[in-house]
Amino acid sequence: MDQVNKNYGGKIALQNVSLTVGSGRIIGLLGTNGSGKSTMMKIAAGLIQPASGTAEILGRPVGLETKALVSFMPDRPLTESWMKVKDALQFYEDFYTDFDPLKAERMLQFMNLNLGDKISTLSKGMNERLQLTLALSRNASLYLLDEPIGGVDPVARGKILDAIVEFYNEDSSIIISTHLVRDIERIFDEVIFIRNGELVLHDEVENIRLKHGKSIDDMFKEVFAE
Ligand SMILES: Nc1ncnc2c1ncn2[C@@H]1O[C@H](COP(=O)(O)OP(=O)(O)OP(=O)(O)O)[C@@H](O)[C@H]1O
Repeated sequence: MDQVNKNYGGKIALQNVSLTVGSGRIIGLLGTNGSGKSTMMKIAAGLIQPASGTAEILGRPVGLETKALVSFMPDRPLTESWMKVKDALQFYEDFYTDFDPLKAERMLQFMNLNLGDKISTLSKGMNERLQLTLALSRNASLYLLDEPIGGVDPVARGKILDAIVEFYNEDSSIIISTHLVRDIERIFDEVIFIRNGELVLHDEVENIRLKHGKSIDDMFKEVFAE
């Protein structure tokens, strides 16, 4: 992403954001409400256009060609409420040539979901588990997970994080947006802090811990103190 700007009407959502993400990394995209995390993900997923600047995936400009490389889990479900879990899987299989049905079934088991469950009756946390299963069952190069465990109870969070680490394809990268920093920081290789649409920090987790002698959560609280 190079010099990306985005505004909604008069409201600035991203300001001159430039960053590069390598492969095989799990990256935390951290910021408070309204800081621009979803906007950044939607630009990388090709769902919205920047006002200026460029975004590329594997050297190709974001567009039709890169949509096949990116698996996006939005913060609101993409599935229809009439569907059962098995319909959602079928929908993804029909739509994405890189969808791996065997992986999806293994993940469903891990997540305690059943093929016959009706999506409209799933709790928020169970719905997130389903969306995560769908997103990670594609063999993509870049996974964008927007607040993947916000609705999952604290007891199950650890298990879901283990699923992310276990089921993602290690040649790919995952960007996870969240403000549940303490719960998730153990799986991050790098973190990006974004505040009021501006990138304020992008570094390896190890470097931050060494340089500042703090956990990412403490660093986050310090940077975002109001
Ligand atoms: N469709 C839209 N129309 C107008 N303003 C928008 C729209 N989408 C986002 N914004 C504004 O752009 C800014 C960035 O929003 P964005 O959703 O990217 O933040 P976020 O970091 O993902 O927030 P959250 O953690 O609350 O989900 C916010 O000020 C928001 O109000």
